[in-house]
Amino acid sequence: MEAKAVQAFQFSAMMHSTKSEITGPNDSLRMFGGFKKQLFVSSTFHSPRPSTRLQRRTRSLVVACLHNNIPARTLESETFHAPVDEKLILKSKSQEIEPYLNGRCIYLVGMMGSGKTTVGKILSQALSYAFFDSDALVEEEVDGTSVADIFKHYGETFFRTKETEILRKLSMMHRNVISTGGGAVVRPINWKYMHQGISVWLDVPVEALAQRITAVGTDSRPLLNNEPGDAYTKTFMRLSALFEERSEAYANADARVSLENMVAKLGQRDMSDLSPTAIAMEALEQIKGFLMSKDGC
Ligand SMILES: Nc1ncnc2c1ncn2[C@@H]1O[C@H](COP(=O)(O)OP(=O)(O)O)[C@@H](O)[C@H]1O
Ligand SMILES: O=C(O)C1=C[C@@H](OP(=O)(O)O)[C@@H](O)[C@H](O)C1
Repeated sequence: MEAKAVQAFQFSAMMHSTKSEITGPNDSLRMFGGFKKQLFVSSTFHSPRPSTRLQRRTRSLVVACLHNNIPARTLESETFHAPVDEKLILKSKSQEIEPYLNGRCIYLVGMMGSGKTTVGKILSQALSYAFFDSDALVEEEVDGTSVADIFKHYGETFFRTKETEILRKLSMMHRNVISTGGGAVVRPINWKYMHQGISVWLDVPVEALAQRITAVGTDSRPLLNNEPGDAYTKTFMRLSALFEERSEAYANADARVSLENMVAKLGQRDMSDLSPTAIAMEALEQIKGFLMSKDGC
């Protein structure tokens, strides 16, 4: 069975289960039929359905890259290959921290293009957690309709209601890394759900976001699609306005990964030198800091 289909099946099984079935940190493992399947879910998957976001983004990315000669660094998540030693360090850091998580889910929050999906998949693999993308789960809920089409045909409020419902259901699970939609932070009710786990804000400067998103195209991101002007400028302007509105809400997260701080700390020249694996390691470092301050471990 395709991994995406397994993921959809497992989530819908969870959707139809009652709350009383979910009682302890290992329940999502039990529900998901064991460890092997969970690793399978965590691994990169390709959807059998051509309308899903990942495939659309990958396809438009390949076209955009061919067109604009974009460096490989900006390629879609599954094309990042971390050096073996970087992967080993991440694995060992994950093993150090995982017992202290106690099965709590990790919610990645941040602006569109901040790397929640890319980093989330890497983090889930390192922790042997399952990975869920809340946008993809909303799409599944609406019969495979893309986020862009949900916005177009049903409106943003409909999408936000579905998103909240997905977060509510995920909040009853354990051992998941969840990539949330960029706007999930604006509804206080969503924080009630996300605070069941540990939330991490991927804080990426708007210039870098605009570069990444321009490279892959804005088709799958409806909130960026109505402005006139050249692709980079309109994306930058819209993202700047959204960030202005949302920065306080992102700051509700338990931990923050600042790419600017990472560049300074690691003595890198450029933000584009920070690999998703290095960012996943920093996320674990910040989670550790949060756990130490909160749980005193
Ligand atoms: N560390 C990184 N360096 C360069 N490009 C990245 C990095 N992380 C993600 N990207 C690229 O940015 C785009 C958006 O990433 P994605 O993970 O989909 O973000 P989000 O889920 O937050 O919207 C993708 O094309 C991805 O390949
Ligand atoms: O910022 C936002 O409001 C949105 C971000 C998108 O998710 P990503 O952050 O995964 O692109 C998606 O949920 C929808 O297009 C709205």
